[in-house]
Amino acid sequence: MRTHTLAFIAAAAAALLVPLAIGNDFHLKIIFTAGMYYLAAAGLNVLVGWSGQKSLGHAGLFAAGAYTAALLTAQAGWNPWLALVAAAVVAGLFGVLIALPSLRVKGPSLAMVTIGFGIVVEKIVTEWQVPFGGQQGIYGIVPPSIGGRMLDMRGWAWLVLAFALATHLMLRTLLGGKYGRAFQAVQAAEVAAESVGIDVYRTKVLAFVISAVTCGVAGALVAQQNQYINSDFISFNLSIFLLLIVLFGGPSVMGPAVGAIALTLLDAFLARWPGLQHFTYGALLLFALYAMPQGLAGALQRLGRRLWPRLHQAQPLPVVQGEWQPRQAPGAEAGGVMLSAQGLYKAYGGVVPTNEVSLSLRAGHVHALIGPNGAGKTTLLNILSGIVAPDRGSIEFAGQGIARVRASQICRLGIGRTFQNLRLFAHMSVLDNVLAGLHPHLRVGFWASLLGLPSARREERQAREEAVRLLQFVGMLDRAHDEAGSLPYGLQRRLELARALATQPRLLLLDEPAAGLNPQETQALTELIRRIGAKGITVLLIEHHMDLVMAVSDHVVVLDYGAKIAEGAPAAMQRDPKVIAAYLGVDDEEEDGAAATPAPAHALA
Ligand SMILES: Nc1ncnc2c1ncn2[C@@H]1O[C@H](COP(=O)(O)OP(=O)(O)OP(=O)(O)O)[C@@H](O)[C@H]1O
Repeated sequence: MRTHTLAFIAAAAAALLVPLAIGNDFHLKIIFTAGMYYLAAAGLNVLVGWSGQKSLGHAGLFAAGAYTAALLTAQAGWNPWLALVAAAVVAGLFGVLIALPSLRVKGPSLAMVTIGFGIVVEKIVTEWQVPFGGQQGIYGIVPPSIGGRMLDMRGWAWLVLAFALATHLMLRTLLGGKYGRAFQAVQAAEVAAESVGIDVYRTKVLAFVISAVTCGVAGALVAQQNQYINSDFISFNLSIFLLLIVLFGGPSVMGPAVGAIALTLLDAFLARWPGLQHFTYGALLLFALYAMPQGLAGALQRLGRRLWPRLHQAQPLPVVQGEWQPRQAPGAEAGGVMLSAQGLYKAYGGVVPTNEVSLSLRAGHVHALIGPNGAGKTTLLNILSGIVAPDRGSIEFAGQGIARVRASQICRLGIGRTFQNLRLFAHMSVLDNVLAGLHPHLRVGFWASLLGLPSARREERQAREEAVRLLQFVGMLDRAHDEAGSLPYGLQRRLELARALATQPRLLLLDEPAAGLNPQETQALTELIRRIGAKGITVLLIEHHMDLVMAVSDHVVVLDYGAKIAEGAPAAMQRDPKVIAAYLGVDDEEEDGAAATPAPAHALA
């Protein structure tokens, strides 16, 4: 049995037994408060710890839940359980609202926007007599009852613990699958996430909504338990405190639980010395950020791993039969035109890295894109993969115009890519990086993943098998559980290639795959590209290593100053005077001379 399962059973047993053993309402209230903080922080952790979106305005979402439950029960006469559901829905809608700025701004700017949201909500509920009751707040909130009986403090402790355990189980399942990997990928490298078919916008919105729903439910429970709510509950301090729980607990699934328990106990302890509270929280925040980047839960996990290494072994890899095979049909008959670009143009101010470029890529061929530094090769690749939108021109791929289609959508259509400057999901394992590449082919939906339905478990099992096959294909299976960022450079490059292959591309774009590799690694890469080509995958690679270009490519396109200056068979390109002139920096007048005495082939190397 895995450690987490054991820990969960122990926590569930404690959750049942502890309120039984406690007769004192004050202590039961502490349990209620810890459970409520856990609920709010568990969703916030998905947003902050997993997706990397900082929010300092979650008190506003707490308020959305609390006031919805308050207004619906005290003024509209709703059933309290239904009001609780409505609170989750309304908070979720507010989550969508505050997610919108995250699609445009990041980091500190996003934090400022969320602070603004929190303050606006606080002001509204303080100032508006109707319907929020101004500073007096709302009385007469109806709490839920079970079997016609009102809950006493022990009942509330049990109720909130039941919510907390259910939330924990669901989030654990969700974060262990494709959604968890998508959140982490967005945090690690948004452009790379898009390039493997993850819709960054939707992923961010989902993270905001999850955090809003759990925060809203926490707010509603507080309002119903107190049977009263006013703006004192909705202060900026609450937003800070929730963030502190997440940062102090750490980003693991257990983090918010550890953080909520530790900080609720500390809060209760420090209640006698209110002056000390803020000072202590500030110090704790600094301590957590500097000394425990993985939070208290991370530190405890490290300790557990050292004390009981056998309990912390990674899930064994599935045993698979057969070699990895591409799933996608070629998309065009071998030798037929797979991608056709016409008149592509892109300018950055006065710099024109893509100047009226047209090109055709043939199915099943390996194409090379060469040219001197700054010729516009990467920009062209970015345009073809949807990372950069051209100012004008058209691209047709598999019968569809893709010139202004988003990168994630282009990936789903069958174009995969790697990056010149590596963009791995550095803190994820090698296996998870490849699984992230499989994202566009995992069909299971949000609810099936959240509830851990058999369809989700089956698909995850199949995805792991596919990832193992792919790691075998690129010769990295022995590294499956290593952190991607800890691999030697050559293996990181190969992992990026494996991640791109996982998206099942019909066309694979490789941006300088041999950059930084030693001769042995370059030789191994040459071999790998040949094997990829032999599987019928069309390749377009940018490369400065001419030996590699000559060894693998069927067709070479040459760019200089953003324009296509030549294309043809590799050997012909090596002899082409215009190409030689571009590489040697020969100006127009000298070009004729260069044509008379072609440079030797190695001049392009
Ligand atoms: N986002 C941008 N903003 C401004 N200029 C840019 C941008 N992207 C590329 N450029 C400019 O466009 C030109 C072509 O860049 P690009 O990276 O496409 O060339 P490259 O052929 O891939 O070069 P290298 O071989 O050095 O990687 C360069 O002068 C570069 O500075």
